[in-house]
Amino acid sequence: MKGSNFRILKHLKMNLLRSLRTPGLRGALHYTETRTITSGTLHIKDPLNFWCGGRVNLKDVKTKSEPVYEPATGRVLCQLQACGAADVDAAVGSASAAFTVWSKLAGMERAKVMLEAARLIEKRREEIAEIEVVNNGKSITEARLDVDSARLCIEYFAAQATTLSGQHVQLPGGSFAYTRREPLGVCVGIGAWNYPFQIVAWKSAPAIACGNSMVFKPSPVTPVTAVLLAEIYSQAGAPEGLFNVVQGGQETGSLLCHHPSVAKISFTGSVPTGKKIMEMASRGVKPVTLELGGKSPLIIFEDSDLENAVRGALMANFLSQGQVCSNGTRVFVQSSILPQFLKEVVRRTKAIQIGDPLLDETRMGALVSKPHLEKVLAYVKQAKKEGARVLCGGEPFIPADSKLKAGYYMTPCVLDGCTDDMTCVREEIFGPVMSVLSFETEDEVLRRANDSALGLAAGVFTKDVKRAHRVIENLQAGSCFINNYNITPVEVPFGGYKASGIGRENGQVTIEFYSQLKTVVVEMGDVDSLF
Ligand SMILES: NC(=O)c1ccc[n+]([C@@H]2O[C@H](COP(=O)([O-])OP(=O)(O)OC[C@H]3O[C@@H](n4cnc5c(N)ncnc54)[C@H](O)[C@@H]3O)[C@@H](O)[C@H]2O)c1
Ligand SMILES: C[N+](C)(C)CCCC=O
Repeated sequence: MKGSNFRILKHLKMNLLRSLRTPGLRGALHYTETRTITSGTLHIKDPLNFWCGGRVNLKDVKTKSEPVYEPATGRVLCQLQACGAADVDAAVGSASAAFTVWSKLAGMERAKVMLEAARLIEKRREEIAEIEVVNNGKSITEARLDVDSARLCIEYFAAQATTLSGQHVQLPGGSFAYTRREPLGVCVGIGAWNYPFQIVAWKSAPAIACGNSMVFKPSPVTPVTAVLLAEIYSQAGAPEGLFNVVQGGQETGSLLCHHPSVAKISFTGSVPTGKKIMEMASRGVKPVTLELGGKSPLIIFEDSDLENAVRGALMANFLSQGQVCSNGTRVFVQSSILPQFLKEVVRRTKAIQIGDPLLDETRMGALVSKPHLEKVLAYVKQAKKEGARVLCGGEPFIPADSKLKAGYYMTPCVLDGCTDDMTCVREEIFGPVMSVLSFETEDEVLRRANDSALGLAAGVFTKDVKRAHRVIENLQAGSCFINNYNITPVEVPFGGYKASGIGRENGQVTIEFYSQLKTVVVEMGDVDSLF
């Protein structure tokens, strides 16, 4: 772990330069690499749990296994065995042991391991992205961007690790105080299925940068790529047990939350589960980060650049088959431009290429599971019943390629004539369904946009700079966009207002959610006792 500071600094600089060369979205659309996996061919046999520096076969073979599916084909990809109390205990024990070593390292030493992990991710970019596609169903183009986001996050927090510091405060009589920014201990990460690799990186990078260790539980629907990150950290020189993966669903998650050696819980998932996590954490007075659901507004004023507004609305609704927490699914359009907007948005939505997510030309892959597809289709049916007009999509889709016929596809849907009381406007659908609402004035649209218990994200399209900032100031949301949508650079905080969450991921502020401050008062004179 020792090495000259000069070498580490050079490494940091090289990685910064490399990250600056990362293709943006436009670059990624034309990115092609040698394909190693095709849909319907991957079988995963290796154990998916990881602690004490390696993959672990569960001892209790009686535990019932659950199938994990490939959404593109509907085929079983692997079997998942849930970790029980003894397994969770072993993983937390492994993380506790690593914490004693890792927390004592200098920031530069931690950064070195993290930058090596980032380098390995870049090297394995295509392989990780392909495996993510097979397990999640999203298009390869998006999966590559997710892998890039994971890598950039680790690079960003490697740099943060080198800058962690406290304060020095001068006190009367030559006495002084100082603060130390210290890690919390073993952190638990619990992830959702929509951005499996990105979520595990967004949680582990700030945690380990601050000197914590982590036990991560992915969603049982997408258990595969978190283990790849565990192997990468290990190969990068992390001490055994620094980053561990346990598999399972709510029982395993709840064992982790209640474990007495766990210091913090960082959760990404639905609002109902987030509430349960907070309740469990409260019993041990453990801090939580909660990244929960949304029903975010996107407001398009009549003076917008219409071409950009339409592109923004598509980015706000159809990434990852619409399964994105921050999606702007309530699209408020000023009535004077509604007809042009609808014409263009429908034309472009109909042109979205649905199909094999491992093909470069595909823009929309499969939804994550059959029950989830059915749930989304039921929302479209309900919207029709409540009076919304389906302008396009909202139907099951069967690709021409016969190996994909049992996959979970649907056509992206645009709903017009929506009103604020409709189910499709009030509830998070988490699928490719855009609800369009008409508005007249700024005051009116602000009131309607804020009429939600959720507050994850919001967006506004207008050429009027003053209006843009005024509207954003009055929107109750944590992650806001002006003249774009769903752009989440790792250098800026991401998270929600209201029931959409607590705490932030990414950006400098996240350091505060994975560390604690120790104040040390130093007396330089005599003790002035009152007794
Ligand atoms: N704000 C964000 O950053 C963000 C990002 C992605 C997804 N999400 C949200 O996630 C939701 C979709 O994901 P999901 O369906 O996987 O969510 P979910 O709440 O069903 O599950 C999330 C995770 O929690 C685990 N879990 C479930 N019950 C638990 C319990 N009682 N104790 C401990 N763990 C438990 C699950 O196994 C899974 O790993 C959507 O609402 C979406 O908006 C939010
Ligand atoms: C990178 N996105 C697309 C904004 C997704 C953030 C995580 C939410 O599901």
